Amino acid sequence: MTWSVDGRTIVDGVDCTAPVGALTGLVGPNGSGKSTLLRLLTGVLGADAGEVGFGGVDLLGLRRRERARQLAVVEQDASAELPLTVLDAVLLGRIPHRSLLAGDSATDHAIADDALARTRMTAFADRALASLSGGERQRVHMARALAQQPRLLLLDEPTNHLDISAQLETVALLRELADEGVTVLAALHDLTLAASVCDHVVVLAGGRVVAAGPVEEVLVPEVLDEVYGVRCTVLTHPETGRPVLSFALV
Ligand SMILES: Nc1ncnc2c1ncn2[C@@H]1O[C@H](COP(=O)(O)OP(=O)(O)OP(=O)(O)O)[C@@H](O)[C@H]1O
Repeated sequence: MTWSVDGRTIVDGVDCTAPVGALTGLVGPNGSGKSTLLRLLTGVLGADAGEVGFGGVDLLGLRRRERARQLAVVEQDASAELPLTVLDAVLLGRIPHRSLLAGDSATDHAIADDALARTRMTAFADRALASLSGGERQRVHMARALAQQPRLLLLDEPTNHLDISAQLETVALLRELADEGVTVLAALHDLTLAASVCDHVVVLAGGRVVAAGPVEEVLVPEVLDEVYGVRCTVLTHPETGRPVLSFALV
């Protein structure tokens, strides 16, 4: 995948894999190209070159509606200005699955209710979207993506705006979705959170992949010190056995 603007190559020949049914973290310093890459993968931005293979088809070659049955996106700071209730916003996720003129069916409502429950937003169903806090909105965008019942879920900083318990709930939900077979790719700033929950990590720097693979092989001092210019120490969590990262300035 390659994309340039104003003579500058922002995403530079990125070739990476998100294993099916796994939770893959996309990490990298500010400006390394994470959001741009996600926008290229979803087709919001047209790549200069590249394709996105999923289930044996080129996702970007599919019609928009067909693609939306496979792929859901949770954008960073997605707009919440539409005059919709929370439930209406979540029901938008059902559009790719129903015929063009049909209204919401009982099944659509059941799926939307389930998505609201999984994101702990049931009590907000009738609230105006525009009246929500940043963290509540973030959960609604997640619920809308869940209602879409995607096979591939792309998220840009899904824990932005969330307090620590909401962050943990969100990554636990991503973990659950991956365990249910959804392929999840999430851009994450918090490397400690990524280390605690991801199966696989792709590290971007300067628009290129500098490391990719299982979390224990990639989130290591040799990679992180170089990419972020810090001194990283990796410990092992006494209960989970997962890596715990600690950082210091060099
Ligand atoms: N339309 C554009 N025009 C000019 N520069 C752009 C454009 N889109 C992105 N960039 C630049 O490309 C680089 C990568 O941006 P991107 O938002 O993808 O980074 P990121 O890794 O998501 O950063 P962050 O962690 O800060 O969110 C940045 O330097 C950004 O300024």
